[in-house]
Amino acid sequence: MKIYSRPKREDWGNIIKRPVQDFAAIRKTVAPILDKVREEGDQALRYFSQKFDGSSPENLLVSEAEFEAAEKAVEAPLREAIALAQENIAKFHAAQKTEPVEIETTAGVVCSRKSVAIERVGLYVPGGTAPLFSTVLMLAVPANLAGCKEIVLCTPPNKDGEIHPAILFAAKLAGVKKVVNAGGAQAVAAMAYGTENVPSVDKIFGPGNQYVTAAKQIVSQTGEAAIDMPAGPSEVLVYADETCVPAFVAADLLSQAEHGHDSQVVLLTNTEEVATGILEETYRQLEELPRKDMAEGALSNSRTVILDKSVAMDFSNAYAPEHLILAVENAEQVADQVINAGSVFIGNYTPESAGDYASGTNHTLPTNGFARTFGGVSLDSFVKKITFQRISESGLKKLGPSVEIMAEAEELFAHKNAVTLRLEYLKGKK
Ligand SMILES: NC(=O)c1ccc[n+]([C@@H]2O[C@H](COP(=O)([O-])OP(=O)(O)OC[C@H]3O[C@@H](n4cnc5c(N)ncnc54)[C@H](O)[C@@H]3O)[C@@H](O)[C@H]2O)c1
Ligand SMILES: N[C@H](CO)Cc1c[nH]c[nH+]1
Ligand SMILES: [Zn+2]
Repeated sequence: MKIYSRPKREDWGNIIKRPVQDFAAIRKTVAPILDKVREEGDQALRYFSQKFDGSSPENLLVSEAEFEAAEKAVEAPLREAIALAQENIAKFHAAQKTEPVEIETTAGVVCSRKSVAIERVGLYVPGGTAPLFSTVLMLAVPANLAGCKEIVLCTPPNKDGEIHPAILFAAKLAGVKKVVNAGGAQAVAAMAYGTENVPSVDKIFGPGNQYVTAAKQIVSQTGEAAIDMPAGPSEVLVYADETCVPAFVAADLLSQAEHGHDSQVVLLTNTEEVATGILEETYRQLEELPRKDMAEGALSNSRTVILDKSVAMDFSNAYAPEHLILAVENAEQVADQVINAGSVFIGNYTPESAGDYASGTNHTLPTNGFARTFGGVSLDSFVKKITFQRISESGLKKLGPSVEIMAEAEELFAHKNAVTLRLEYLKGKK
């Protein structure tokens, strides 16, 4: 882990750069995959599953018998844990309903806003290096709460051509009926363009590796499907001071490092002593990890930054982490200084893993600095907010003259006329 001791502000730009490959290079790999799926449909899905996942499932759509077998294959403690997570995610997302919004802006002029579900949505659940069944809940629970009519879920098969039973169990629990046994950029293409077995959707959601994320960005650029946000390789910034527990911080850093070689973690502290204690503990814990090679790869991309407390949060906001853990004195007050972050974990007893699985917040979050402009997935991600207005005769008499003046000033006389005609008609009615 590279250490930067009290770097000058003008050098922060280099430190906050992620270790991701440049988009142009990934695009070169991904664009032909998208084209082949567009031209050849399911045949291309099978071809790329064989190429990248080492298996090509005969049936792309999961059958009822497979759902039932999966349910039996998941042990009771895991079923119960998934059910608790689903409950908390549903509670938090249901609380995000903001309607009704209705206000009379001028007497007789009533404006309102209504959330209407996006009809057809595609959910991507990663499965390349780990079967992320928790992601099923993070996407399917809000999709159902929002009222999306058609939900399709894609996830890559393992080497035997199968989907992990917990993914199918979570999908069934969260009310998803159409699960497609295909992942990667090819699955994103299938959801954007449609194939024989995969219906095209209006919006694609979910995290994934650099290929999945690039595929989402490309299909959204061509306007064929909207996307939630770029949610690529996981990352965390832990801001820790003398009040932290070094072993907790080390575990938190490793929890995101173990997602993959291309993940990045950042330790931000105020003194060299705190940094040394945490780093020693991190490398000690690393030795015991089953996914040591993944975490080791990520740590080689990672950074330790030592800065005075007076500027530490400026650095965190410049980095805009997917996850921000505050293991510092007065963490609540420090949290008030957050401007850019996907999700924030406050205090020594709030591990980031809790948000990954079961606290209730959504773990589908912007990475690579996109937290400067995007929030994570929420109930809002699955709806369009449509506005309505209703103007009475007396309302138009009050508001109309202002509209006429403004339309004339913009030299848009048909606009003006749409009001003038009505006002004249009302005069005639008297
Ligand atoms: N930001 C978030 O909200 C969030 C949440 C969960 C997970 N994640 C991230 O999601 C990622 C999951 O990645 P994953 O790899 O485990 O699963 P994945 O399902 O995203 O990707 C696996 C697929 O990538 C494709 N692929 C593999 N090698 C390829 C190549 N050389 N060329 C083209 N395609 C290729 C294959 O089709 C494979 O099925 C991790 O980076 C993890 O950190 C992010
Ligand atoms: N940390 C990931 C988001 O970056 C989500 C996740 C799922 N399972 C474990 N972690
Ligand atoms: Zn995680």
